Amino acid sequence: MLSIRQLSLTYADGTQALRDINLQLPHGMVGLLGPNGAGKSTLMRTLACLQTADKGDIQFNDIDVIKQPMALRQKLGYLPQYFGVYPHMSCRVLLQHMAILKGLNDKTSQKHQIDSLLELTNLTAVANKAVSTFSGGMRQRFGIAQALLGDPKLLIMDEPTAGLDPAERERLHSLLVNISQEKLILLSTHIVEDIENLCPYVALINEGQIVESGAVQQLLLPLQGKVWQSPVQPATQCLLLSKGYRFGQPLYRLFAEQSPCAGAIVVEANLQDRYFFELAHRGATDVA
Ligand SMILES: Nc1ncnc2c1ncn2[C@@H]1O[C@H](COP(=O)(O)OP(=O)(O)OP(=O)(O)O)[C@@H](O)[C@H]1O
Repeated sequence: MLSIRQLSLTYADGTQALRDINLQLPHGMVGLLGPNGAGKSTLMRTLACLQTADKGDIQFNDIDVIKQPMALRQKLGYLPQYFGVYPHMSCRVLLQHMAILKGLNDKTSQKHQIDSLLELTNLTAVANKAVSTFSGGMRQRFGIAQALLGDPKLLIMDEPTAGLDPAERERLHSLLVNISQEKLILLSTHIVEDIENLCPYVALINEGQIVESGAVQQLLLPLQGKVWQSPVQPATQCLLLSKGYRFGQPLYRLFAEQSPCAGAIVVEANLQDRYFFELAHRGATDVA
């Protein structure tokens, strides 16, 4: 269990990136969903002890994260949004280098662990190639391999699927599901679909505040039977959740107690509806 209480962080230029964050996160896959600039990376870096909060407490199982950052680091795997690699270092050598930094000094167990992580991330065949020559998907899989060194109990992943093609995204999803046993995996993204596919639990963040959190199914309940899809924007008052397109034709998703216009059909509510519903209530999208 990861418990965050009253966490706040303001950058030197006065940007209030985290405002009184309170969260109780269970084990398994947890999604952190929010628009650009919501504070996802700031929260991730603060949880990973790479930034210091101005105020608040973080507890991971029996570790007081603010007071015992070294104890947390031994249980932590972190995949940052962007990471650089040494230009000529092979995948295996880079993993060896990172294993030493993580304190995995015993050569035999280090080799055993690196071999199994290469296997798990499907990188065995390219273990001797320079990581700088890897494609985006291979690089992300390398990022996961390095994050998994030392068998961390808390895995923090900042936008792990950004820039991946559908096949690589799918591969990454099954990898994450396979490793999610007995770990807390906190995954940040603005791709709602990633969270729907992977996470039973989600926290929605906007402007540095948690606007909603809970089991995904529970969060959708209040919207069921009230989300309508229509090819035209109704003239009556109702909440516009989103305007998308299908085959180049507009498609409106609306929140209304009753049918908002002729031709509107009731559809199953999804996490994207809930996400836009929350943003709309905070004035970030239009109300039709
Ligand atoms: N080093 C910094 N100094 C000042 N402001 C910062 C700094 N880093 C981030 N910010 C600001 O803090 C806020 C939160 O940024 P953050 O990167 O945490 O958001 P995010 O949700 O991860 O965004 P994205 O999805 O675009 O990566 C934004 O307003 C951002 O401009």
